[in-house]
Amino acid sequence: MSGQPVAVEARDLSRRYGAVWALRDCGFALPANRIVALVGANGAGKSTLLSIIAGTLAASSGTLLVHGRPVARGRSTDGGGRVAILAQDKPLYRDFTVSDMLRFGRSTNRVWDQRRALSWLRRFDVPLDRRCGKLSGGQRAQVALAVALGSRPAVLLLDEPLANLDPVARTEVTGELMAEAAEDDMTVMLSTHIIAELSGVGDHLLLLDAGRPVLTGDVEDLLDGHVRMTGPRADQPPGPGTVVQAQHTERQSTFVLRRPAAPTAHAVVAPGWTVQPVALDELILTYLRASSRAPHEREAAA
Ligand SMILES: Nc1ncnc2c1ncn2[C@@H]1O[C@H](COP(=O)(O)OP(=O)(O)OP(=O)(O)O)[C@@H](O)[C@H]1O
Repeated sequence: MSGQPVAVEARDLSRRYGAVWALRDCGFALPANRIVALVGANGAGKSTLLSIIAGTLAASSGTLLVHGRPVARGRSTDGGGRVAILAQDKPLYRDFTVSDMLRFGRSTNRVWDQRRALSWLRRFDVPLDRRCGKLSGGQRAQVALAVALGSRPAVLLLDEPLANLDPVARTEVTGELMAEAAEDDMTVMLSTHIIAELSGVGDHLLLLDAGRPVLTGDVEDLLDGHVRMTGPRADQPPGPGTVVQAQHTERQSTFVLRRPAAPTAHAVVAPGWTVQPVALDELILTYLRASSRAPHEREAAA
């Protein structure tokens, strides 16, 4: 992250609902102009975090900065930090045509880019004269995305936005969003709990488990930085690194290792051991298993 501009930063950020901590002591910095995949199981705290970033929900404690400015509840930051959120329930008026929705977007946003909204809809063949109530679920998602993009946000928050899209459309949409993010100074944060469908969805990862960040970084660096070593039964792996997970049978041991930041020249593999890369979905599951905490830690005294 060093040297890269930061879009969203959390410092000791917590939020609780009564006795339940939805977010707890979160600290992270997310790079600007990238697609950040916000990943976690149901109830991990993704929607809560997105709502705090959007300024629609207050944190219980801690600080949340968007492009260096604190977010206050009830209003998004101005200037360099405009935030748009596309919530799970995609608010569209069923009787409005798609063109009406764009007019609505123009009248309710201080900044509006009609060309950008229109070109998004054309790219995905969404008919402008059709009422929103008569669109497919996927088309409705595209209209909601077009309205969000038209408001030219610096940070675009998408809460499980791709659920209604088929796999081909999903890949196309994320590809186009990556291009928009790179060309137009926009950071996209996209939440999902579908780990198996994550590949290619984001280039930076923030993994939440029970309200805490358990893994964060550039996807490429995270993949480069981990290996799986399999060999004869052993208490410790034969190479340097931090053990994220160890599994043993009577004769065999398997370790998932986080390699040291500065790897030693060429790691020599001990006889009988194999070293393999770890796929993204496996890596996420490994961290989720490793971080599973006792339930009492997740609950606060009321
Ligand atoms: N309004 C609320 N009142 C009480 N508890 C809440 C409220 N909203 C969320 N929670 C709790 O906070 C935790 C985090 O919820 P949140 O909706 O942020 O998770 P999520 O990761 O977005 O989940 P999902 O993937 O199911 O949408 C959960 O335990 C949830 O039950």
